Amino acid sequence: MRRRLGPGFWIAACWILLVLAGALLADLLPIARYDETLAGPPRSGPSADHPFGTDGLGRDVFSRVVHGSRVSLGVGIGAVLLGLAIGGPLGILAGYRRRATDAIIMAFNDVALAFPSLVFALAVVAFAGASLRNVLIVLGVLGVPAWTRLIRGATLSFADREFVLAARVLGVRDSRILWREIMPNVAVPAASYAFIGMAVVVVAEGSLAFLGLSVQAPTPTWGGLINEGRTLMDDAPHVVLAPSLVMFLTVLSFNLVGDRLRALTDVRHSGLEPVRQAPPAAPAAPVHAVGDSLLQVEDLRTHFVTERGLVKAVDGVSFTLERGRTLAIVGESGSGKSMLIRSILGLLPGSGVDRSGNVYLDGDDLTRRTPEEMRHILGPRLGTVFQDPMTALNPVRTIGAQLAEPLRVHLGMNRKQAREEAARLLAQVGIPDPGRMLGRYPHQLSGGMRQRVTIAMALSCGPDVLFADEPTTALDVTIQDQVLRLLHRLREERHMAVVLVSHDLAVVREWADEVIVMYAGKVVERGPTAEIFGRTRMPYTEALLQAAPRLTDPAHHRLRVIPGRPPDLVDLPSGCAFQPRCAHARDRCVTEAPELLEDGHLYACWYPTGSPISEGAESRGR
Ligand SMILES: Nc1ncnc2c1ncn2[C@@H]1O[C@H](COP(=O)(O)OP(=O)(O)OP(=O)(O)O)[C@@H](O)[C@H]1O
Repeated sequence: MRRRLGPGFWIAACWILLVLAGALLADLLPIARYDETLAGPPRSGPSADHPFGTDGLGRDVFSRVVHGSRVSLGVGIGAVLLGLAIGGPLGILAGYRRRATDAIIMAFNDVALAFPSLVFALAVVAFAGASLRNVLIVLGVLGVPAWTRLIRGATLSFADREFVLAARVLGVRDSRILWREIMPNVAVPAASYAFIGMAVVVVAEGSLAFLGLSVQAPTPTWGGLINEGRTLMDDAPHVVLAPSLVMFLTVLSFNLVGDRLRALTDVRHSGLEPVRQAPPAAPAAPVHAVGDSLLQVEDLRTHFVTERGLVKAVDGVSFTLERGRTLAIVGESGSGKSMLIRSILGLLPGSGVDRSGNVYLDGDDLTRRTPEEMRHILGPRLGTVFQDPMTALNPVRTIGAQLAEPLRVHLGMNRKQAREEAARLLAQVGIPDPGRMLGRYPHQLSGGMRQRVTIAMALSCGPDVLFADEPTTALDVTIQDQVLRLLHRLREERHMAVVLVSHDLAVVREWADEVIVMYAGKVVERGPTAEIFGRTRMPYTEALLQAAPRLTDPAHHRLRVIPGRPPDLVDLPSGCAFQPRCAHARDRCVTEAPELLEDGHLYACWYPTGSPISEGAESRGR
């Protein structure tokens, strides 16, 4: 951190502290009084007694500059705090609530931003009277639109991050998410802007003082001192130069500190949509009588209403999953894998999305649960591990604080118990020296360690089903294997079920018991792993297998690519969605969409591939 901020930051921070100390201790310093005339010969240059010289009345310029800093810094700090106090909550509200709240707040804000602020300040101060209070209020209120915009932007970007989604998945309340997850992150850009805002206010106050519209004489202000010295520019330039230089250095320092702090906020974004569940109309679900599966998904559909048309991201997906089993979901990018998981968990945007179908957890229909009820299910019963552990963890909270959160919220543990349990969980996921690890921040851990932490978080309340959305994609190959082994071991120990989304068919083959192959939001092949890999029926699955590299492939072996591009979900081809890319397609595939047929396992194809895909190079080279 010290190195990242650079020496310029520290010099600037020291200067600000020096000016601040001068302002606070001005009356105690062994210097002449700022209003003492003839403290020295008028218009004399810098000397040992008067380091900045004297002005036209023989007053000590150094003392006047030091006392002037009280007004400049006082107005700077006061106006920034006032702007933040009003603009901060408005920005958080707009960024977190979004939609109508955001539109209304930002419409007013944009109008306010379009106002020529300094002219407005001049007019108000001229009308209401030039006093410290009026200047502070006017400059503070004028800063509100910029604060609102900044805090809204920061809130929006952090509300999109996976650690916020992870907190929702753990069933944490909105107010707590705002307070614990978003506010600490927004604090860094806010602190950065506070310094830049102070620079702006100091200049604005200086301008008003120069025009005689700030605090009135005899109280000195930097702008006022520059104004007074104007007439002495020819024979006593130090009277203008001294306050100008101090003001310049202070404004420069504020900007420098603000700018370096801003660099600290340069964090990666996950690209995940913010999620908010609209309250379902139906009352709490009765227990489902049919089927005893742990997780049963029936005809689940998630459709987005977009400007281009209806996007059927998940279109009639059904499956069941038992305890102690791992179900893998595979398919090309955009086939609906992640959306299927989010749809099951009920973590979808509140507007423009239509979810139908049923998700039964031990017979209890989750689609009929209110968001409040889901909070008690997410975390304790359904855990989630995301792709990138860096974005799934809050960068400004310690590992211990993040692990303790679900334990305190859901299991009602006190601070000490939660800490002990957090250490136990870390040990369980194979983290050495868990006690020390609790006090660390995510950036102090390696990628593999971070993913172990997110797994520990997902497991903290003992879920029945663990959803792992590409849990190893962001990790290097050796760590991938360790993490998958860990998931497998934990599944066995805890007798839970795992839903694993993966692009990597070798991983699926090794770790999954059952496989779902998705294409354009639909399940196109489903069955036990051995069946799917050994007796592939759907040409799309076959193409996926042939496109996957294997360690046994000879050197310079050419991988097959799947011809064409994934379909546009708004404008799907007629009949089978895969037919434009399928080598086996015939007329019927264009006119009639195939249903899932059963032959050992389920597949949706009129002309399935008959021969098994062997592991050998000959069959893969066909
Ligand atoms: N908010 C949204 N509005 C409209 N369409 C969306 C929205 N969110 C996702 N989609 C669409 O849903 C489809 C499925 O997305 P999803 O993220 O589930 O794909 P995926 O199979 O997980 O891909 P990847 O492997 O790249 O993560 C995509 O085509 C995407 O364009």
